[in-house]
Amino acid sequence: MLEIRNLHLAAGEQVLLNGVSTRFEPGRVHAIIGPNGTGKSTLLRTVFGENKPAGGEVWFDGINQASCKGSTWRHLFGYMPQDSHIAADLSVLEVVLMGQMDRLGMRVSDSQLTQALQALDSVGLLHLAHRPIHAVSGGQRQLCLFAQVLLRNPRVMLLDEPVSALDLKHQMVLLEQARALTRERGWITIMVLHDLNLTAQFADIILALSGGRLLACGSPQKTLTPQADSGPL
Ligand SMILES: Nc1ncnc2c1ncn2[C@@H]1O[C@H](COP(=O)(O)OP(=O)(O)OP(=O)(O)O)[C@@H](O)[C@H]1O
Repeated sequence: MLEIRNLHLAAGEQVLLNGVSTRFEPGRVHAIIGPNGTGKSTLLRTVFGENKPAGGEVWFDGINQASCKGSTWRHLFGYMPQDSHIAADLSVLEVVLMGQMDRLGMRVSDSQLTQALQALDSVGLLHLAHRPIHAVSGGQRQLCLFAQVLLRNPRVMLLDEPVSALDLKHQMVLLEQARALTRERGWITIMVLHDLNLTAQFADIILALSGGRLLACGSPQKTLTPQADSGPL
């Protein structure tokens, strides 16, 4: 179980997170929704440990983030940021293997290589494994970063707008795979989505953020009401 308690974060005068508390359950897909600039990415980064909260706590299975070594904490996660810089001279396969950077020795083992190729195959990119990352499309790069997250076999998957560059077919491929692995392996998945139809289809729990506050949290039936549709979401 991942739990955030009364998280506060500010940048100068601007309040980014304002007393956010909730629990994230294993085996469930949680979607964070809300308008632009409302703190969704900030929340993911704070859970991952990239932002240090001004107040509040993040716990995973009895471990307090604040008293855990950063590298040990991050080991729990597969984090796919909204924008990520990738060194242009790496191949698609090397980018996927970078997901194992903290676990790779001097040499990539046969089993690591096999798993990386399987992860690429599962997102339909095996045929591009040896192509330089700068020579694939934006959508293919997004799928490659998702494969990188899968290779980590994380306890918690944090996906920030993971389908923003994908066509409809690949949106479904990625989200179906994320949901299946979350269920099968008991991962905790937290993703930021803007499309409310996809959110209703794939999320078990929806968290609606506005102005750094958690406005609503619950099943799609409970949170995606006509009132919410016309409100600040
Ligand atoms: N490092 C920072 N310093 C100052 N302000 C920041 C910083 N990072 C984010 N912000 C501000 O915090 C607010 C929340 O940003 P955040 O990226 O979390 O929003 P979001 O809900 O993910 O938005 P979007 O849907 O556009 O991706 C925004 O107003 C943004 O300008």
